[in-house]
Parts: sequence; C-alpha cells; structure tokens
Amino acid sequence: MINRSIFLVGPMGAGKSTIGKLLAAQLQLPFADTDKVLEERTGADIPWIFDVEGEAGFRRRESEVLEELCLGECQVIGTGGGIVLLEENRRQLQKYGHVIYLQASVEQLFERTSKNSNRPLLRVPDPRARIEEILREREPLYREVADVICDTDNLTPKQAAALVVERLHGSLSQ
Ligand SMILES: Nc1ncnc2c1ncn2[C@@H]1O[C@H](COP(=O)(O)OP(=O)(O)O)[C@@H](O)[C@H]1O
Ligand SMILES: O=C(O)C1=C[C@@H](OP(=O)(O)O)[C@@H](O)[C@H](O)C1
Ligand SMILES: [Mg+2]
Repeated sequence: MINRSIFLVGPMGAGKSTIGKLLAAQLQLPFADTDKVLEERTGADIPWIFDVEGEAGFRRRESEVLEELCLGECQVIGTGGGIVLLEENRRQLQKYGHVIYLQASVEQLFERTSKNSNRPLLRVPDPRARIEEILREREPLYREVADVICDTDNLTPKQAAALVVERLHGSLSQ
C-alpha cells in the first residue's frame, strides 16, 4: 500500500526523471520532477540559475521546492542529483517518502549524461572524472536516505521501472 510519496534519488544520469515518469504511470500516481518545478517557478532554466545565483542559490530554491512537494499530494518525485547534499533535505526525504536510490556505473552515467549539456556541474574538461568525484562524495548520502536500492546498469528505463515496482512492494510488505 503506497501511502507516502516515492522519491527517486541518485546521481545525474541515473534515470530519475525518465524512470520516474514510467513508474508514476505504472503506479497510477502523478509525477513531479524537482528540477522541472524549479524551472517553472523561476521561469529560468537550471544552467541560467547556476550562472546567476551560483550553486548555493540553486540549492536554496531546490530545498524550497522539495519542502513544497513534501507537503503536497502523494506522488512519484524525481529529484535533482544533489538533493542529498543538505542534511535538512535528507531529513525531509526520509520523513515524507519512500526513497529509492537509482544506481548506475560511472561508465553508464557518463554515457547517459554526455547526450546533452544542460547539467552545469558537468561542464568541465573531464566530466568522467567529475562524475567519479561526485559519486565518492554522495554515494554514502544516497545510501543513508534510501529505503530501496536499484541497480539500473544494463536495464532499459522500462525494465528499471519494473524493478523499482517489484523492490518497492517487497520493501513495503516487510
Ligand atoms: N536505464 C536506462 N537505460 C538507458 N538510458 C537511460 C536509462 N535511464 C535513463 N536513460 C537516459 O539517460 C539520460 C538521462 O536520464 P535522466 O532520466 O535525465 O537522468 P537523471 O534525471 O537521473 O539525471 C536520458 O537520455 C535517458 O533517456
Ligand atoms: O547532481 C546535481 O547536483 C544536479 C543534478 C541535476 O539533476 P539530474 O540529477 O536530474 O540530472 C540538476 O538538479 C542540477 O544540474 C544539479
Ligand atoms: Mg533529472
């Protein structure tokens, strides 16, 4: 029985936005993505917010969006990869939702994120090394908040969504 929102966490390219939509359709729940909500609220895209307000400004807005979504209806929520950086966000995720950590190897994260350039943190000469560095920093934080961990390597988004449903039901029936 799903009585709280489902939050997808994980690094850039894990598939939170893509799998989140499929998962919501499968569970017949609404879907929201913190990045999309933030862009709608500000009328600006994420690279622009990073340019003008810096990462700290983006994080403030991201926390506000998270708080708002936590208090709203029960739904599937795709988060931005850095949502776990702030302790307050981690507390909110655990308090208000079932948290799914979507995992993937550096290789696949690199491949998936190299298709577009809308992630300011990867606009560096060596994005692969940056992904490794980000994972080292955040992996313990994703694990700290996760109720369920799903490895998405070599799965299509549809297969990954099916795996999440299976694991989620397993975790809820315990
Ligand atoms: N399991 C997967 N297998 C193959 N490609 C994927 C998978 N999950 C996501 N993708 C692709 O990787 C890119 C990034 O996915 P996205 O959902 O935006 O990740 P996130 O929101 O976690 O950063 C998209 O082009 C998406 O289609
Ligand atoms: O990992 C991060 O710090 C970020 C991840 C992005 O979302 P995705 O994880 O959906 O790419 C987006 O919130 C922003 O570019 C910062
Ligand atoms: Mg996303």
